[in-house]
Amino acid sequence: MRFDVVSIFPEYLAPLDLSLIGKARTDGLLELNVHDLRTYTKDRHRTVDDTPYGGGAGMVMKPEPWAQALTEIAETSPASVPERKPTLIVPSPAGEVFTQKLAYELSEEVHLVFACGRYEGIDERVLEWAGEQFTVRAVSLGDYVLNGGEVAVLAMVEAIGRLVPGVVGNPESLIEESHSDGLLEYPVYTKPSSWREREVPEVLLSGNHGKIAKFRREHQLRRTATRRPDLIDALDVSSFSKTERNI
Ligand SMILES: Nc1cc(-c2cccs2)n[nH]1
Repeated sequence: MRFDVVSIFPEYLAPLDLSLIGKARTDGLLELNVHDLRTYTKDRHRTVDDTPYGGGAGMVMKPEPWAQALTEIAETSPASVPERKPTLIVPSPAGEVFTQKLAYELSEEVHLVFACGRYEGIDERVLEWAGEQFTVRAVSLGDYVLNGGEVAVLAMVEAIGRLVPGVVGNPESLIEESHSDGLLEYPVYTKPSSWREREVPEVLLSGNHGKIAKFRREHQLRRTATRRPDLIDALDVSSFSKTERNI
């Protein structure tokens, strides 16, 4: 999979050179190109913003540098073929919420392009214009406001990139994660079995895999019911045992 990111702070994306995503890039499983939006300006001051029509505080990102950058990326896209377009993701507090389900959906794409807005946002006409060459999606990390899209892109590239086959060493570790089955993950423990007078739950030392699975499932349900009751409502409980339904 290929990622392209456009930002006025390209150095913000440097953490994607590290760890799992960095290794996947070295191994050729992922490609990541970061573009400085100012490269696509034409004036001496490399201007990317201006005052908002209609007044109001702050500045708005000018459309033309974005059009120049996105056109160059689309022209080199492996997804720019008949019946297919690269996906342009615009992080925004006004977007659809990014979830594990959306991460899986996007991990199937060939080419994802991210536009990191700053200031009060990008001129809306850019998102309309980009619809010709891209499938455009405004995506929110959650109901809070960041100063720019870069932090959201770091999170999304990691969440999506790790789902690409081969990126995570043991694909089994993707199965029992939070949200993979609609529930939060169960609590985990390691050595020592006794630590500061706190013991690891006995069942986990028993070697009885049936009991261990039951313990873990019950703790997933309990943790989800306590911390994210909203997820419980969305569950299909038809496959739940009587005990599980009463947790
Ligand atoms: N979820 C979310 C996204 C954002 C921003 C994206 C770009 C500027 S601010 N804030 N919160």
